[in-house]
Amino acid sequence: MKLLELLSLEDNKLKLRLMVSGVLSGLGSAALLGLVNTAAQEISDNGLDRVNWVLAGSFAGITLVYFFAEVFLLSTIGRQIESGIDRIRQRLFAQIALADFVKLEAIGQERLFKNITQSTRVISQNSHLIGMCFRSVMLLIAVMIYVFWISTLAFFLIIGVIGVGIVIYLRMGKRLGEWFGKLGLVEAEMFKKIADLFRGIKEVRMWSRRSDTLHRSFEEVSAKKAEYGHKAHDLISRQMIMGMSAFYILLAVVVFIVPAYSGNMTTELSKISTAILFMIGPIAVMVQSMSVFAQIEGSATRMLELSTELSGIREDIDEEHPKKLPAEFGQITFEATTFTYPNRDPRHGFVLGPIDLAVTSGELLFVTGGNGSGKSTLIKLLTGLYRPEGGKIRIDQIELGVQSIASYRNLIATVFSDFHLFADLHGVDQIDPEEANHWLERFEISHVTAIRDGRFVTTALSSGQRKRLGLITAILEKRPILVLDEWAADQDPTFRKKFYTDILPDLKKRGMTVIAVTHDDHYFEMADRRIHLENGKLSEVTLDDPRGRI
Ligand SMILES: Nc1ncnc2c1ncn2[C@@H]1O[C@H](COP(=O)(O)OP(=O)(O)OP(=O)(O)O)[C@@H](O)[C@H]1O
Repeated sequence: MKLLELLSLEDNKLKLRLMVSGVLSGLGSAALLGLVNTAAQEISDNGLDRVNWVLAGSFAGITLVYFFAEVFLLSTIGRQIESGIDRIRQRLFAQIALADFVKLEAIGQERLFKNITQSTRVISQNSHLIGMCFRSVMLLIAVMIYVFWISTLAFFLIIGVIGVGIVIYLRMGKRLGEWFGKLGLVEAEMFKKIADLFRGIKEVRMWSRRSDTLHRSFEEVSAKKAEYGHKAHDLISRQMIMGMSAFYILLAVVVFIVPAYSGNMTTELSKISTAILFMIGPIAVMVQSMSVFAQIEGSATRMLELSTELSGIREDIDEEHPKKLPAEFGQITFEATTFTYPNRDPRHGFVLGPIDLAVTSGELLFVTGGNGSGKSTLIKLLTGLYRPEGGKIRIDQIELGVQSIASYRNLIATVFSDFHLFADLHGVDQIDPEEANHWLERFEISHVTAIRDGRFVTTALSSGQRKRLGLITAILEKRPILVLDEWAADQDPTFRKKFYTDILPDLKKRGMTVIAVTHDDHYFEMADRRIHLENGKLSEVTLDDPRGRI
């Protein structure tokens, strides 16, 4: 069971304590039942003329034992589940952070997000049922031992009825699992449509035909979800009704069949009937939990499968023997470096390289090329996010590999074209307020935001302004290399000019090595050098070369 694996109850002492409290809780319930029956018999035999303090005291004592055992059992199971979920959530988080970037891109954000949030929620929300179910099993076992002690025939008849009930129940459960599987798929499809609506709300508003088609496709998938949902819930209801009917059959078996074959056993009959009535609660809990278990088990399976998948694509990094690279370097060199996307349809193959390139410390290098020529791919190789398929990348004499890649990445600050702006300046320990203000003013956004307590006061800004904050963050990180991918694409002409003629030369003057992907042919002359890509092939061009210009 994946759920048990998730809980990873390695601590034998804890397992033992859980078993003991489960047994105490079950035995306690059965003992209470026995006491009730004994008291009832006494009253029927002797009449009620005085309080039987021994029985009443035992009842109170056993209730206390039962109470504490039950509290310990349920709260420990709840805590184990929460800490199990916490463990897997943290593991998934760390595994995502450490996974091979290109393979992680292939898994896709939605599945990762769904597993970290939705799947953990399904388990967490129903954790009380898991504990209740365990406790109900214990109680049923204890009550059945009690029944066995009163009448062997009744015991075997009840076992028979429960056995048949379980077989039917499990068969129904299998069908239910299939329907939940279908439901999960159709739900994922429906979430995609809703995400399309949220992310593409402007485009949807702007064209009624697009809106209609999206609406229709949503209606279809939503209706399908309703149908599958109804089917699944119908099966759940039938399962529950079947479970409760089996319970009534139990009563009937005891009331009608046991006396026919056991002679005069009126008192035993009433004791067994009470025992069966005692079982109604635990049986109801178990019936209810079974369908929830299918969902919990599904969520646990998905999370553990994802975790195994992520551990299989963990980036090859030697964390035990890392090679620390100095901040000063002479050159980064590509030697016959190639890269292809692993998930790429071979019919539309794209190969970057072989690339031979040397980037010298302190230079301002522009990368140009048409759409799809491979600029962003080159940038991801240069930043160490992608690892070369063939050839080498060196920093001075050190070839980038498992020991040096992490340290190499630490040298490079980036603003990618699809960058993410963190409100917190993670990793920037001490921010000099004067320096921060200098850059905010220089980037002409000091009137809309500020840096306070290590974070931007607001990031709810225009896309061009957010890009400016992205670059300020990169500058404040104080790393020797800065890589920008089409940074100026959404800047207004005035600021664009400032960026190319003032900010970039200033960063270079401060000793930074700047590598910038750009389409802005007006400013190509500002670079020290320009390299140009065409269909994955790189050539060094002069600054006034017509390639890459209109
Ligand atoms: N994650 C990916 N999986 C598979 N193929 C990809 C992926 N990302 C990019 N490609 C392909 O690699 C090629 C180069 O893409 P790249 O993003 O490097 O181009 P680019 O020069 O940066 O283009 P643009 O100027 O449009 O940003 C393209 O054919 C693109 O379709």
